[in-house]
Amino acid sequence: MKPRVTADQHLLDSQRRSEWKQKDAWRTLRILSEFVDGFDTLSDVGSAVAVFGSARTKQGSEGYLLAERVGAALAAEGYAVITGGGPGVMEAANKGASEAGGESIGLGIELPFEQGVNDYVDIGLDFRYFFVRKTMFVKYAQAFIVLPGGFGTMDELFEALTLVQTKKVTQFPVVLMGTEYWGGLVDWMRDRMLEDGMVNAQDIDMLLVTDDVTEAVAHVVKGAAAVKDAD
Ligand SMILES: CC(C)=CCNc1ncnc2c1ncn2[C@@H]1O[C@H](COP(=O)(O)O)[C@@H](O)[C@H]1O
Repeated sequence: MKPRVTADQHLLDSQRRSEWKQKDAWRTLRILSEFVDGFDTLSDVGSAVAVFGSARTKQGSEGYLLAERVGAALAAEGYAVITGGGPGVMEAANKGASEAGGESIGLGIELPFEQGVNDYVDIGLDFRYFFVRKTMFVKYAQAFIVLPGGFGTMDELFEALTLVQTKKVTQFPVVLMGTEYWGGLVDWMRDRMLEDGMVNAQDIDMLLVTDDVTEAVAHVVKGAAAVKDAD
């Protein structure tokens, strides 16, 4: 199948200058409508946690089962689970949440190869623009739980860390699940980023790195309680 040209690709194309004048201004209406749809659909969702991780994690693998357990544990605590709606870790977290009777939400993204949201999404939205979709994750989730993943996962993780660091969001727990996978990155942050003065110790301390689903969810619940106390 030939890859489809996506809306994001058109918008970000730096070659076709002629389109900038004629088409980009109108594209803003489409972008606006994505915000409206997202706000409209998600404004009724209760407390929610976003679960991120690789789109390539195989069904039935250790990582998949871990994400299912995370989804189920969040549902048991009354949290809606928001994912990127795709396969792998996203599907597993949606499955865990949905099968445990929780609210299972998938914010899908238009990609060059057609895919649609996974089968375990109960409330689904499909976005054309990554940046609109990312706003929804941060706005409607009270915390991020991040499982092993690649570039997409890193993007979501570092966006959250930047928003917390710059105080654009406050009291936003970020949990890294998988000490083996994340250990090297966190060590590098301490040994290199921190040593070279690129971040503060508090910036790194905001991360909880664990293998324990119960601890991950307890951390999220504690973060939510802190927000309530501050209100
Ligand atoms: C098999 C494959 C590549 C499917 C792509 N299908 C996808 N569907 C939805 N969200 C995605 C997809 N790929 C990446 N993402 C986004 O990026 C993250 C995963 O990227 P990665 O696999 O770690 O880098 C997810 O949390 C999700 O928000």
